Amino acid sequence: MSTILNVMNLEKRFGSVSAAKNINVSVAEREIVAIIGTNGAGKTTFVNMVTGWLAPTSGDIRFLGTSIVGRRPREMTQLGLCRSFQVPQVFGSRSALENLVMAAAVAERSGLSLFSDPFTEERVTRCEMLLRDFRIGDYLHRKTAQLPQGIRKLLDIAMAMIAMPKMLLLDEPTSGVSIDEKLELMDIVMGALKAREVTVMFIEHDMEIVEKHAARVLAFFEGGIISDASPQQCFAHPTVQTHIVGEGKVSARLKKGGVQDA
Ligand SMILES: Nc1ncnc2c1ncn2[C@@H]1O[C@H](COP(=O)(O)OP(=O)(O)OP(=O)(O)O)[C@@H](O)[C@H]1O
Repeated sequence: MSTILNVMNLEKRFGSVSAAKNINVSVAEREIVAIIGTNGAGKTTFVNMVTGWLAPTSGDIRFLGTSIVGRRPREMTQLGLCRSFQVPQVFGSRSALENLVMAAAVAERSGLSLFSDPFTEERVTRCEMLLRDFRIGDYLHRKTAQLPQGIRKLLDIAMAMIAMPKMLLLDEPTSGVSIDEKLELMDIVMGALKAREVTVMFIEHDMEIVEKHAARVLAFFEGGIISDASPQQCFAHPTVQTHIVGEGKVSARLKKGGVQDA
């Protein structure tokens, strides 16, 4: 598989705070990579830099071989690199379908001008199909403000997917969702993304979800990556166990994994 994302010597400082330190990551097409770490470890800062929401202090980010440092989020979307947010970015007064149709119109660069109706039959049909793939077909015409958090999260990810990205970064897709619902939510998301052969990086605090869906895990700690390995190897790393997973919370099976420093 060829490389889709290459991050080199990435640094981000906020005054005296070093939010990203010497980050080096290469991701192959269609890889599913989880990002774990304590609060404030630099996970969102990393995602923000890769998706153009934050300028790095130094270093380079290459997407499909082209440097993307300095490009805006909109340009990233056009290149095929999209993201979702911890807090779903949806219009609460609009229905799920209306939100997705407007996202589709923006993604297609036809805009939302006064002179063009975004609700074309073809676009509406395509959006309905995508919403059904994300199992929110029953909520098409409900105002998003009235929808459960899990459904809003699914809608936010569907809105990122309507641009048909090659790579998608998910910032805590299961945050704010109950323990009972988050496993099913992630099964739906990953099923839809894998079917479209999208490369995925997702930030996640639930290690069961990480183990189930990621072949590879990046563990962030104090702005740096301390482990880049399989879930088993990553969870066995002493600093990951102590500070991220929590000693005792790792299953006996996972504890058998080897330790590998990044
Ligand atoms: N805009 C900002 N200005 C100043 N400091 C910031 C800014 N954004 C992030 N930081 C700091 O950078 C560090 C990394 O923050 P970041 O949000 O990336 O962590 P995180 O791993 O995503 O945490 P969480 O799991 O809580 O979302 C923290 O010390 C944070 O306070």
